Parts: sequence; structure tokens; C-alpha cells
Amino acid sequence: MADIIALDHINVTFKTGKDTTVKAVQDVSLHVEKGDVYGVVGYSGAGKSTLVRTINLLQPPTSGRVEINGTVLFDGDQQVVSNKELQEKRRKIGMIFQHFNLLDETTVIENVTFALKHSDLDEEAALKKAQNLLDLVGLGDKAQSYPVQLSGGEKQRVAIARALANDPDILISDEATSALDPQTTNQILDLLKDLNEKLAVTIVLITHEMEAVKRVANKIAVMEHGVVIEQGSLREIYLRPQQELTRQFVGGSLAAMDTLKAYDLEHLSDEERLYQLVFSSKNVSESVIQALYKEVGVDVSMLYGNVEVLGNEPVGTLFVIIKGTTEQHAASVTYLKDQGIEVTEIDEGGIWHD
Ligand SMILES: Nc1ncnc2c1ncn2[C@@H]1O[C@H](COP(=O)(O)OP(=O)(O)OP(=O)(O)O)[C@@H](O)[C@H]1O
Repeated sequence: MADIIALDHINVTFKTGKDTTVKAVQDVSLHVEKGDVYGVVGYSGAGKSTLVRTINLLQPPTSGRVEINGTVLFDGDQQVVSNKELQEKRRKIGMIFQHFNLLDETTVIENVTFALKHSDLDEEAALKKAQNLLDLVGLGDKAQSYPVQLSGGEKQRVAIARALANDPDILISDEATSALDPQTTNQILDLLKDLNEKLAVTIVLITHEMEAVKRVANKIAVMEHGVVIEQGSLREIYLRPQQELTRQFVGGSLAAMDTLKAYDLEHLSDEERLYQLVFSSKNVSESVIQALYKEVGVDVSMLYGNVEVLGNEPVGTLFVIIKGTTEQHAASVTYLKDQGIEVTEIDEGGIWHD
């Protein structure tokens, strides 16, 4: 599949004072293929919004190259398309935001038709299209309502309908579910996934919530301090997180964190060590624990277990204490890795370490 978004060596530096700057994005390259749901994950201030805003040059890079759907928009330190061409390109990139950004004084359907004001459609055709889009997002009966009469989830649906008005190739979601409750969040995420499949719209999803990415994304990039520290397929990153922060996100369900924080590692005897095991559906946990006892002769006790569904595939995480000699620990790790299980030993500088 061809890249629909190719960001190469993007830098964004803000001047914050006479002699001070913030390097919000540093040498980031990100390639998104047509049809991807690409999650950009990181804590607040990591540079996610700034990076993603370079896609449509709402935030021009300080340097780098931006190519969208085969057209280079920016190269080196300058825009290389005319402003008119950029406006046209921007219409093919829809955006939704945390706070919906709806026009409160106008009805739901007017909010959607507003986005069509530069299109060739006459008023009747624009209204028809807007109504179809509202039907598509499940709000067909709210066309004449005002935003204030809608719930947060409904407002976000209006924003999605509006973002789709010009048949975009790309939809950027900037923390679009962050203000919503968990159930509504899931409904909006499922809607995005559905639109990705039905309309073949490529989605870039910025979030600080791994749960959101896990539900819908097929690829992710993890950002920290303006740098992409890890990127790849969701499955690969979940199963083999290389970076500390990624492991925090991946193993970061609150229950796991709390369990592990509550567990005082000082209680471990010299023979005991704590491990995180990440396994896919092909290597089921129970048999692995039994096999460890049989094959290596170690005792294994389970502290925390969790199975998550990534896309359609179940992926499990276990936190276990293995008790044995140094040789048995080495043999256990080798055995587990041979089974295709990701093994991380957790010590005082462990994966949940703040
Ligand atoms: N216009 C600006 N001027 C100066 N600094 C900025 C500007 N925009 C962003 N920054 C800084 O750049 C860094 C990255 O911000 P950015 O909003 O991209 O992060 P983020 O990961 O999207 O976080 P959040 O979700 O909180 O917005 C932060 O340190 C922020 O303060």
C-alpha cells in the first residue's frame, strides 16, 4: 500500500522568549498507509498535536518534508504548493477535536452544511448530503437540534459528520474521546472504525489513552519529548515493547499498576524474581506455567493476569513470580522466549517505575 501521509524528518521549534525555544517535534518521520488507523500515543506535552497539525500545515514545520497523497506540500523550510492548492488539500483532511468545536448558534444540520460552503453543491444538494452524513453517524433525527441540546457523544458525532462533509481521504482525531465517558468513548471509537472500513478513510488518532488505540488502531507511534520513541504495528508493539514508556502504556492498565505498586518487591527472596509475560493466543498462559514447572522445575505464582483484545486478536499479559536458582531463571526465560512469549524482568527500576 502506498503512503497517504509521509512525514520525513519533521522538526517544529517554537520561540517562547527572547532567547528560549521549545523543540516540540524533533526529527520525526511517520508514514501512514492508505486505510490505516494510526494511533499517536503519548503523555500531555509529548508533541502529538504539533506533529499531527503539520499534516495539513496548520502547523508548518520548522524543517522537514510533508507529502500527502502523492503531493509534496512542504520541503526543507518552506511550503511548496500555492495557498489555493493547500486549501483544496486541507478540505480532504477532516479533523475532530476534544471539545467538538461546533457552532452553538446554528442547528446540527447547519453545522454540517457550513463545511460545504466551498463545494460545488447547491443548497438543496448540500442539505441532502448533510442529512445523509447525519444518518451515517446515527444522528439523522437530530438535524434540527442545537448543539446545546446534545450529549457529548452526540456532539462528537456531529463533528464527525462535519469532518466528513468534503469526502476526506484522511480524518485526524485529536483527543476526540478525551472528554467522553468510557461507554461513549467506545461508541465513538467503534464509529470511527466503521467509517474507516465503509468509507476507506485513513484515520490518524492522537490520544493519551492506550485503550482507545488498542480498540481501533492497526499501527501506533509512541511519542515522548517531541520524539517518536517507537512505532510499528499495534500487535508488534504490544507483544514486544522496546521502550520503557511503551511498556508503561502497554502494561499500563490501572489494575496491573496498582497490583504491582502494592506488591513490595523487598519481600522477594533471593530465589524469587518478578516477570511480565506477554503472550498471544497461540501460547496460552496456563499450559506455559505448568510447562515451566515440568520442564525447568521452578515454582511459578501468578500476581496479575489480563487478556486484552487487540483488533480481533486476544493478547495476554501476566505478572508472575518465578522461584528458582540463577540457572533455572535463565532456563525459564529461554523456555518462555522459545514459546514466543515476551519476558521482561521487573526490578526496582521496573516497568511501572514512575
Ligand atoms: N504555539 C506554541 N508555542 C509555544 N510552545 C508550544 C506551542 N504549541 C505547543 N507548544 C509546546 O510544545 C510541546 C508539545 O505540545 P503538544 O500540544 O504538541 O503536545 P501534545 O502531546 O499534543 O500534548 P496535549 O495533548 O497536552 O496537547 C509542549 O511543550 C507545548 O507547551
